[in-house]
Amino acid sequence: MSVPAIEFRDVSKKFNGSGYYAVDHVSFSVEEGEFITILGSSGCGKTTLLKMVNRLYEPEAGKIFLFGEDTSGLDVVKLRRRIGYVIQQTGLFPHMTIEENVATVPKLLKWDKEKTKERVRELLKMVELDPEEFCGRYPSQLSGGQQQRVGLARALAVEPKIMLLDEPFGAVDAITRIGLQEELLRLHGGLKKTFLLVTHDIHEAFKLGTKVMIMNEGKICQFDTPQNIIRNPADGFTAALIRSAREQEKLWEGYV
Ligand SMILES: Nc1ncnc2c1ncn2[C@@H]1O[C@H](COP(=O)(O)OP(=O)(O)OP(=O)(O)O)[C@@H](O)[C@H]1O
Repeated sequence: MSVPAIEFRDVSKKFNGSGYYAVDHVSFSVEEGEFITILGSSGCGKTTLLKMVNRLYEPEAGKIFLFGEDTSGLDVVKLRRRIGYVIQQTGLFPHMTIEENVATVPKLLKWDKEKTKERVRELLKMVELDPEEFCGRYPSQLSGGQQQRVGLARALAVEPKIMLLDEPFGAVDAITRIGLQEELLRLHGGLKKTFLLVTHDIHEAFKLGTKVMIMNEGKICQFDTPQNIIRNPADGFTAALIRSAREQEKLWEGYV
């Protein structure tokens, strides 16, 4: 078997002054090209787990490997440039145009100006924004969904092998969200990258994930394909999640 893209070995994180583990002795591995969705109740440790991959948080115990390399020994700035990171608040720089925002990392890497310009245009087209229309605008002149697309384009700029996405579509309406989900599936399929996406939305998790990670109280309850989880929930928490999604579906049945 090939080296996993991401591997956690007995990783724990406890914040200063806290009496419990935000992430509690977690081990798993992710093969290259998988689209992992992470689902769980509020405060169960999803964001903390994600932020340990690019070392925004350091684990208290355990080891994290990316393509077989122990991340604790790597230069943190170089590590982060190799990993795409998309968050709900987009993190776009308000005083920079869309073109400048997407070009942030290529500029840091001192790419040639023409190459950067071309790449920015290609990326904006990839996320279905017309470069002619959007390059010169500022983030505040874009809708929430368009800003999310720019955030995605920026994260993809230097072709990271790993993409971390933390509730990227949390702040957009349901229709825009479905459009962005389709976009993400298309990008993932075409790019063969490894995606790790945190969500609160069970439908999003099961629709997008090649595997779904269910978390509760800092631990992984189940990590498997959507089909296997639906057919064989590993514990009461996972079974309750599936039941709640089915209950929501029932709401519509009376109206069709
Ligand atoms: N910087 C921090 N300092 C102290 N405690 C923190 C910090 N960040 C998170 N925590 C705590 O760690 C636990 C896990 O938080 P985390 O943000 O990882 O959860 P989450 O599953 O992403 O939650 P949500 O779905 O609500 O965003 C929570 O109890 C939270 O209060």
